[in-house]
Amino acid sequence: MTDLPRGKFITLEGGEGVGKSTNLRFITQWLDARGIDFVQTREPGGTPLAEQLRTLLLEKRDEAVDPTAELLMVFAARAQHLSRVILPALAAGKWVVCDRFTDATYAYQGGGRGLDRALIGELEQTVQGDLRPDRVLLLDLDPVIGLQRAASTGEADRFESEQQVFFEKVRAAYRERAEAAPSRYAVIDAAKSLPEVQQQLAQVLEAIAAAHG
Ligand SMILES: Nc1ncnc2c1ncn2[C@@H]1O[C@H](COP(=O)(O)OP(=O)(O)O)[C@@H](O)[C@H]1O
Ligand SMILES: Cc1cn([C@H]2C[C@H](O)[C@@H](COP(=O)(O)OP(=O)(O)O)O2)c(=O)[nH]c1=O
Repeated sequence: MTDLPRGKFITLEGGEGVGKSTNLRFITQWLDARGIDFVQTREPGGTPLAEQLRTLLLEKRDEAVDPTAELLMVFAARAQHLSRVILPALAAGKWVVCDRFTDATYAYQGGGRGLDRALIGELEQTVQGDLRPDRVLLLDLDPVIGLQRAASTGEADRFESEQQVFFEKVRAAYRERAEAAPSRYAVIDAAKSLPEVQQQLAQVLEAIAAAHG
C-alpha cells in the first residue's frame, strides 16, 4: 500500500454485552451532528461475501470448528471487507467506524482460543499491510456483568455460548493490547452508567476530530 489513507479509522471493541451496539448509535449520532462524513461497518462482515462468512462463523454447529480454520475465515472476511469497503472509504477521506476489527482476532482467536499471536501478526501484515486503526475504543467490562447484559438481547450465537473462562481470556487479551500501545487505545470503563460511558466516548471523539484538523 503506497497511498496512505486520509480518513480516520476508528474501531469499537470489547467482550459480549459491553454496550457496543448502544454506543455505536451514540458515536454515529455524534459524527452526524458534527457533519463528519463516515461509513459505519462491522466485522466479521461489511460486504455480502464477508457477511456470509460471518453467518458461517457465528452459527452453532455440531462439527467442532478448528481454531485455525476460524482464524483464516475471519481474515478472509477481513481481506474482502478492506478492499471493498474500508480502504475505498478512507481513501475518499471518510471516517470508518468499524464494530470490531483485528483486535477482536487477538482477543478471541489469540486470547480465547489460545492461537499463536505471531501467526495472527503474520496474517495481519499480509492482509492489512501497514493499515491499523487510528484509535481503538475498548469498552472494558467484567464478563460476568457483560454476559448478564447480553442474555437480555436474544439467543446466544457460537461465541456467546462459550464458558466464562473464555471471556476472561478475551478481556485479558484486549487489556494487554491496550496496555502495550496506550496511545492507540481509549479504554472505557463500561461498568459505569451509560451517560458516563458516553461522556468519555465524546471526549475521545473530540480529541480525534481535533487531531484530524
Ligand atoms: N453502561 C451501561 N449500563 C447499563 N446497561 C447498559 C450499559 N450499556 C449498555 N447497557 C445495556 O446492556 C445490554 C447490552 O447492550 P448492547 O449495546 O446490546 O451490547 P453489545 O452490543 O455489546 O452486546 C442492553 O440491554 C443495553 O441497554
Ligand atoms: C471481528 C471478530 C469477531 N469475532 C467474534 C466476536 C463476537 O462474538 C462475534 C461477532 O461479534 P458482534 O458483532 O459483537 O456480534 P453480536 O453483536 O451478535 O455480539 O465474532 C472473533 O472471534 N474474531 C474476530 O476477529
